[in-house]
Amino acid sequence: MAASVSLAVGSLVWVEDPDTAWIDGEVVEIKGEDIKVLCTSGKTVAVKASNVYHIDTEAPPCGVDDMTRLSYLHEPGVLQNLRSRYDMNEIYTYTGSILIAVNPFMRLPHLYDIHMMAQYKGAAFGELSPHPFAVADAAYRQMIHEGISQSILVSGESGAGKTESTKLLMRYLAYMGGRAATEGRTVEQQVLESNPVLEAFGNAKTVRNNNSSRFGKFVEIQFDQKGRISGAAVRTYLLERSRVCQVSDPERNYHCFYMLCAAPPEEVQKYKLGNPRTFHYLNQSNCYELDGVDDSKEYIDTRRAMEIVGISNDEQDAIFRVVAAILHLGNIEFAKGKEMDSSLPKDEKSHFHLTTASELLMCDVKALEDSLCKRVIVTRDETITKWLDPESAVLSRDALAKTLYSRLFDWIVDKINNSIGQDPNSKVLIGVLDIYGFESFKTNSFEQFCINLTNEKLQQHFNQHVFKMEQEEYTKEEIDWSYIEFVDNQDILDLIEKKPGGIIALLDEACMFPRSTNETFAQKLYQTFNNHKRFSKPKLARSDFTIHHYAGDVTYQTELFLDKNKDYVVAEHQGLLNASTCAFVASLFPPSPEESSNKSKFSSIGSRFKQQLVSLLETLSSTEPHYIRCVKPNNLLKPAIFESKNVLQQLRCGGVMEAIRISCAGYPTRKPFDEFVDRFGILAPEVLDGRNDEVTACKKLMEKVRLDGYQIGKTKVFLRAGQMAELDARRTEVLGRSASIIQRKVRAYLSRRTFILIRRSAVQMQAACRGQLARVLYESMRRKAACLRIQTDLRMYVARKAYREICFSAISIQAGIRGMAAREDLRFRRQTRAAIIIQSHCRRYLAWLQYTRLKKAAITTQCAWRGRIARKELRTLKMAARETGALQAAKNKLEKQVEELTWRLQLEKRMRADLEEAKTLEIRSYNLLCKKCN
Ligand SMILES: Nc1ncnc2c1ncn2[C@@H]1O[C@H](COP(=O)(O)OP(=O)(O)OP(=O)(O)O)[C@@H](O)[C@H]1O
Repeated sequence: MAASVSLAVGSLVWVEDPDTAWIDGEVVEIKGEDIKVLCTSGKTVAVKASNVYHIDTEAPPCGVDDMTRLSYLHEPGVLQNLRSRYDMNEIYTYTGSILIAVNPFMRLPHLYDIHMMAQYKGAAFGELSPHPFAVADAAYRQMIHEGISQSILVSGESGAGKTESTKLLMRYLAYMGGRAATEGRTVEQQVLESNPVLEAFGNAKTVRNNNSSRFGKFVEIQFDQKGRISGAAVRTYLLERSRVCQVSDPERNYHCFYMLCAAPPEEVQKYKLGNPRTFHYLNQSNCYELDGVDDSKEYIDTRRAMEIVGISNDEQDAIFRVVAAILHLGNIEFAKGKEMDSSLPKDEKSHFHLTTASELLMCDVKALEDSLCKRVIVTRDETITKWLDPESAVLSRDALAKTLYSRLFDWIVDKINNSIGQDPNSKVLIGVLDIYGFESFKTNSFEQFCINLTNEKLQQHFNQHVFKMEQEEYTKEEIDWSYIEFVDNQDILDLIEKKPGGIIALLDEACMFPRSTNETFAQKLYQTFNNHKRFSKPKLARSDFTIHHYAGDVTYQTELFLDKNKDYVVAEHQGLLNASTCAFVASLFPPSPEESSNKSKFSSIGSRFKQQLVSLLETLSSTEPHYIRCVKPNNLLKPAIFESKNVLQQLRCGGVMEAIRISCAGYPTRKPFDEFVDRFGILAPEVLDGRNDEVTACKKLMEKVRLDGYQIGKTKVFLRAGQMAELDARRTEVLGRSASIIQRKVRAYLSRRTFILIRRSAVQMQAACRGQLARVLYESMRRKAACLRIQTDLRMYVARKAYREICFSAISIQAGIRGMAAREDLRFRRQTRAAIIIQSHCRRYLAWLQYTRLKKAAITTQCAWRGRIARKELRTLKMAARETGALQAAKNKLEKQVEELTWRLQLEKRMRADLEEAKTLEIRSYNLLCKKCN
């Protein structure tokens, strides 16, 4: 599938892209092997010419419905084809006889209704659009015509649509092989109704699918000689037991637990249930409800389906009692007991759940407690009772819950099988296999190991069918062919399941040896498969191992391999439930031969599963297989999102790419000589003149149509991919051309005959009629003329009368109109006058109103002004008063000063007078003295 066509600048090519797998672009530079491509994303990448692929510019925009018809058959071409079809809701595409189904993640009811089934009934494979009905129809017809059992293998990763496709196949087979219900339930009805029952107990919401089947399923539908469904059997594989006790967020436990919690109140009360959030086995995840799913309705529907598949009311009751008991078991917690390393129910709540579980399971409550908290060890000399510490008691409780659930599931499957019944006289069957696809996660445990073993087995079966059969056919037919390489995975199968020495055998050995641990098991694997090319030890890993599977490398973590592989029922659990007074519960744990010795019987899940696979493969090998590969277009589980990288990985894992390569490398179409000549003889009618045998006729025919590369075998013509389509196109062209020639000739003959007949009749009629006609014509013309005259007179009279009447009416109308107009005018004038008066009243009123308002405003304004002036005058007066006060004070002061001055003046005057007096006195004294002295 490498790029084979030479490149030029401007060529449109696909280039590998880390994000989208392949991206388209244009070659912008070529330097030998090195080229540069300008991608549509805008970036330019440098690549080797051998790593790019041509874009088929002439490919139909809506894709082709069989990929082997693609002109350029390479990965990007295949992806582009699937994507273009998916964009138009064409979710099914063939690759030869393999049907690829891309999950639409939305309901497309028109694709599956009864009219669609009617269309596919009996239609040749490939004649109508690809569809699971076409695959089922081909299987059904092949079974009827050739008497060979058929199988349809549906594969794909979780959420890819396997179960939905399986249901469609079963519906179509029930439609083809159904019979009118005479009384009660028909086999096909029971087969169809077994689906909801199995889904209720075996399906759960996971991150990858809201309704994920946690088990593999092979449904065998048996048919009688008339092609009617006469019996059926369901085989199931490897139910995921760990989910019963361990649910990670945001997943759910099995649907039946939530349905029972949502059952009608009386049922919920009967089983002492309630909100799922109160149960340990359900509340480890926060997801309780599913979008668009009503658990209470599902409960009713499941009970109805159980009834249809033949599960009686008592049995249904017992089943749901066990389901409820498991929930109660999960709520029993343990605390340390008085003895060393012993345990007992932790509190009142735990006692309540213990008692309820024992009531529901109808067993002794003390015996139940002992079976959870103690172990009896039988030695040659004595029987020792050993206590379990609280952690071991929890493990014991979970083991009991898991065993109970898986036994319950097996019982339901057996019941369905017994109730539908198998037809011992049936010679043919159609088996539909819905089994988990290849898985590779971050952490891969024992489950992934088993699932990938299944896929290796199925891949080998696919290889054998598609490739080995192909080449065997070439050899048998003695045609020239070059050996087509294909990856045979027998070595991986030997690595896993060879006995002795394979991984499963070593695991069983480790499980039986008491001192084994996961590390010792891993070490054993490293030693044994040191040089095995399909096995490797990851660097730094101490107990992981990697297997190089056909679909890619998977690294497994061995941590829980030993525990998960051990498939024994604890003797105490077995004894307890076998002694239940409920016949149903006791029947889930029938006594085993080893029980008498009270020893736990070892059995390995791996080996049992391997055996189941051997038996499945045996059945498949005795049937003619058909393949449906389901593809999940995105991990968001949303419609209209096509993640190319993701899809490509799935196509590789499903072997689709390899199948395309091999099919196209060989001769995908072959036809027996007689069929070939029958079909295409029309392309060279001269070779069918009886002188050529079939082989020569075929050769001459192919020479005439100039097709190369075909091969003539011993019984068949072998055609290269696309050659059949080309021959068919030419045949259709010739048939079309011949049909138009025949149509043209027949039409011409018929027209000519009709024409001659008509012409003859016409001539005779003309001759007979012409004379008669002429007479009749003359007479009628004469009458016509007379009539015309009368008509004219009449018309004149009528016209005159009408004119007069019109004039009169016109005058009276005019008079009427005028009177009316005058009245109208008068009324108008009156109204106008009244209006004027009203207006003048209004105006006057308005003027008065305005005047009043203005007056009021003026008064208010005046008041305001006067107030303001008064305030101003008051202020002036106050100021004047203040000034007058000051003047008065000054005057008083001055008067005081004048008074003081006057007083001082008087004082001076008095002092002067005193002084004068003193002077006079002095003089007198002097004079006296003088007199005395003298
Ligand atoms: N043909 C279809 N038309 C519409 N929806 C589909 C179709 N096929 C699948 N789906 C949707 O995809 C979901 C997953 O499909 P389904 O359960 O068949 O997957 P699966 O491959 O069986 O997964 P698992 O292995 O987990 O059981 C369905 O619940 C449904 O919603």
